[in-house]
This record gives sequence, structure tokens and C-alpha cells, in this order.
Amino acid sequence: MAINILISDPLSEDGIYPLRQEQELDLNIVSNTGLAPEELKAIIKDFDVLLVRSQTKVTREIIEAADNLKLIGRAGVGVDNIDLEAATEKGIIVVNAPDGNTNSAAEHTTAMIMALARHIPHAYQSLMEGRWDRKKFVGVELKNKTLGVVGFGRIGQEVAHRAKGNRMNVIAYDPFLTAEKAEKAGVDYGSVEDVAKVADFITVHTPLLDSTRHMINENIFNIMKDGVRIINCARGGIIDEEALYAAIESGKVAGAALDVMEEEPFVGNKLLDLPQVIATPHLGASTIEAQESVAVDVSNDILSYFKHGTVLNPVNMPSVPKDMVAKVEPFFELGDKIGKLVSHLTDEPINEVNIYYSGDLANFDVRPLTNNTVKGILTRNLGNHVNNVNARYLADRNDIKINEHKSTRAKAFLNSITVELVTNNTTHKVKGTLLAGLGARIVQIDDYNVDINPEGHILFIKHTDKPGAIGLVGTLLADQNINIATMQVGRAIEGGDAIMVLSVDHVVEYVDFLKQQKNIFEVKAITL
Ligand SMILES: NC(=O)C1=CN([C@@H]2O[C@H](COP(=O)(O)OP(=O)(O)OC[C@H]3O[C@@H](n4cnc5c(N)ncnc54)[C@H](O)[C@@H]3O)[C@@H](O)[C@H]2O)C=CC1
Ligand SMILES: O=C(O)CCC(=O)C(=O)O
Repeated sequence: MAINILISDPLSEDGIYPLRQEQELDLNIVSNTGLAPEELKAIIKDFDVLLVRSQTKVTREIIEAADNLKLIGRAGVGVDNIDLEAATEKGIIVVNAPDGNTNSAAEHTTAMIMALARHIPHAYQSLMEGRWDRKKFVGVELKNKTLGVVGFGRIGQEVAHRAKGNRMNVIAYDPFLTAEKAEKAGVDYGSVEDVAKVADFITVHTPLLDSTRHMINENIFNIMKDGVRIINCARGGIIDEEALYAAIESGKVAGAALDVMEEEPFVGNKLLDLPQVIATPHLGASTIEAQESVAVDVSNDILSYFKHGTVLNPVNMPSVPKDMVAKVEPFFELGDKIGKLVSHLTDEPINEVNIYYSGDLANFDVRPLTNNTVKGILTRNLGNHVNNVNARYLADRNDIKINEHKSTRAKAFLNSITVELVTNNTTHKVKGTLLAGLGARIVQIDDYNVDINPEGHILFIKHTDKPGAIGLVGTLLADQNINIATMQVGRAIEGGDAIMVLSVDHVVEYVDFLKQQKNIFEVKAITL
């Protein structure tokens, strides 16, 4: 079946080349840019993939209408134009391209710092208007000035590096910035207040989050040096625009260079009326190189997702390096099957899930595996809309605690996964392993050792260990024309509780005729 891809913002044609020349997958690529929200909502149900930059607003309303959408690709860093919560709830994976535009955004920031220091836009405009005004545009040098960098991630670090090339001192603030990292980068570090107090230029490079919204506000402007210059090439909203306006009017701030604002497009914003403000229309990533690079990155993630089920740059899933995912990938199906099987062993609400990884497997990052196993557990009650993107979210929403346990000590098997479900009254567990050449095997159900191929239709029967039980079940199933392919029996002690696990050739819909038999006290029909 064709995979329908909608490109709803202008993307580099060279960047989507990996999609255009794809042979293995049947891709149907539709470019339809500049759609109004209502238009996008009307067509989105026909697409498996939506590819955007920052113009398309992928709201909850759009996502709710997107019945076939599996992946949203953001050709760039910021995903504030995508309702991540709605995407996660619907099991839609969101990927971005975090590295592809770092250099361009850092270069643009550097250009803005220089343009601000030397009044380049205003001087050019004045010249174009026929004036030769040299006195009005006296600037300041960068050398020996201090640049404050708020947000010392990819772009913040690159900007700092370039500023040092201009012989500036740099002081940075980032909650993840350690003394060692600052020393290695050759910058000072401190709190946002420390940065505000000493910097001559302050540039922000954080994402827009609840914690960063208006982090540069009236209080922070008040403690800045007089004549400070402010740069924002990250996201509108990090700086409180009312407070910036007031600080410019009061003379506290000598100038501001803005590539982004709270509302975009920002034509008509009153900050643009101030002669101290220079601005560009969100051009930080607008270079041929960056646009090609981000489009290539998301295109490759789309291909990787549909070919291997893995992506390099997930936004709403744990990011695990590709080689690590490859190590745990063979266990994905086993985790899913164990999850499905164990979920049938209880009808009570699950409080807690303990997943034990033993052997070599415990050396790896097993988070994707856990997601897949939790997906298997939840599918019984939540249906097929559970996937490994929304499984953990849905577990949280249903107050199910997920615990991972790891032990490199392998007992009978090189690797094993044991999933234990804890309810108010019971604990049930299923253990499985991968056997070389034989594939997935279930080797324990509760306290019974078994050897089951977790495939197809399974009947799980709990009974009292009495002579005749096996024959009786065989006869009853034969009466219903149900053919048994394999049968496993297990018991803890002679004459005590015992189990039978049968694989049968087709779905068994009614099991009441088995439940009514003396000595049989539990019957489950499970399809794996
Ligand atoms: N103008 C444009 O066209 C472009 C804008 N951007 C924007 O630039 C920003 C930075 O991008 P990257 O450096 O790639 O992201 P990044 O994720 O590498 O770095 C962001 C840094 O902000 C830090 N941070 C988070 N909360 C903070 C807080 N309260 N105070 C201080 N630091 C905090 C994080 O710890 C992280 O180190 C993003 O908002 C992104 O959307 C990125 C590319 C182009
Ligand atoms: O797509 C663009 O040009 C915007 C880039 C951007 O703001 C980002 O990557 O966060």
C-alpha cells in the first residue's frame, strides 16, 4: 500500500531527494503549501506522513482529524508549532532535525550582533534615501565586550565560539552547564541574573517552554547594564516584548535585534517602530545549506521509520542511538507477545508493571523495548491505537506504574524478559527468551515452566492436577471441531494446581463449555 506524504510548507527539493528516489517503499508525495487550517483539516485524513517547517500549525484539531497519520516530520528544531501532547495521545511519532540548521542559526545570530553594533540596516536605508550621514551611525566594537548567552545548547555554543573569535568575553547560563563544560568551552558561567548584570550583549538560545516564557522580563531588564543590546534568534516569547519595549524607551536597552517574535508574521509589531530595533522575518535557518540538511534528515527518518520502525530524532519518544536500538530490536516482538499474554492472566485493574531484563540485554538501553512491551500489555483493553509512541503516556494516564529492572546475571537463558503484572489482589508473570535458530519462546507462566511458541491462537487452562483432565479437554475441543496443534502441561506440585497451554488452529470464541467442567477453574482464549 502506498504511503501518502503531505508536504505543507516549502521544503528544499534537494533535501527531499531521499524520498523522491526511494525504490523499496511505495511513496506518494504531495506538495500543497499555504493551506488554511480548515483546508488542511479536510485533507489530512488521507495522509500517513505530514512534513512541515514552522508555518503549518499542527494543532490538536488537525491531529484529531488525522485518522491515518503515523509520523509528523519537522524540518528544523523548534516543535512549538506542533501539539505534541495530542500527537503522543494519538500515537503519532514526531521527528525533527535538530542539527541541520545549527550553523545557519549561529551565523545569523552573529550577523545580527554585528548589524546591531554597527547600525548596518539603518545606515543602508539612510544611504538609499539619499543621505550621507556618518555621524548618526557611530557604532561600538565587539572586542573586549561581554556576550551573555542564555541557553547553551547547540546554537548557543556555536554563537559563543564565534564571539570568542571576535575577541569577546562570554558568560553563559544553562541549567545543564557544568563548570567543566564551561571551562572546556572557554566561557564563564552563572545564573541568568549573573549574565544580566555583566553582559553588554545578551542573546537567547533556549526553546520556548513554560519555564522560559518571559524569562527575560522587567526584573531582569532592571538589573542589566545601561546600554545593553539584546538579540533573539530563538523563539518569540522568551523575551517579554512589553518589557523590552519599555526598556528601550527608557534608554536601558540601546538596541535589539529580533528574528522572532511572539506573534508571527510580525509585520506591524510596535517594536518595529522603534529606531533602536532591527529585525529579520524568522530567517535564522533560511540558507540553502540548512534547508537541504534539515529536509534530508527528516526524509531519512521517514524512510527509517517505515522500513525499520526506528528513527534517529524522535521528539515524543526516548532518543536512543541507532546502534543501541539495533541491539534490542530482535526482542521487540518477544516483548510485545509477553505483554499480550500476561495481560490475559488477570481481569483486575493493573497497578504496576515490573519488567525484568536479564543477561546481555541488561547492558543496553531498553527503553524502546519497554515501550513495545507496555504496548503489548495495554492492547488487550485499549485496542490497536496503542503503539510504542503513546504506550507510556497511556500507562501514566491509567495510573499504571512501569518499572524496569536489569540484571546481567543470566540463569538458564542467555537473555530473558520477564513481565510481572501487579493488581490489588494478584501478581502474574510471564517470562520469555529468544532461542538461537528457534526464535521467541515463552518459558514460564506464573510459577509453571513451559515451552511455548508465542504464535497464533492459544488456550490457557488452569485446572486441578487430576487424572483425565488432558483427555477431557481433548475430547471437548474435538466435539467443537477445534484442532489442537501443540499442548503443554505444567504443575507446581502433584495433585495441586496445574496449567495446560494449547495452541489451536483457529480462534476459539466460546470457552464456557470448558469452564463448566469439574476441576477446570480458569480458561482464557488468547490470540498472539
Ligand atoms: N530563528 C531560527 O530560524 C531558528 C531558531 N531556532 C531556535 O533556537 C533555539 C535553540 O536551538 P538549539 O540550540 O538547536 O536547541 P538545543 O536544544 O540544542 O539548546 C537549547 C538549550 O536551552 C537550554 N535551556 C532550557 N531551558 C532553559 C532555561 N530556563 N534557561 C537557560 N537555558 C535553558 C537547554 O538546556 C539547552 O541546552 C530553539 O528555540 C530553536 O527552536 C533554531 C534554529 C533556527
Ligand atoms: O523552518 C524554519 O525556517 C524555522 C527554523 C526554526 O525556527 C527552527 O528550526 O526552530
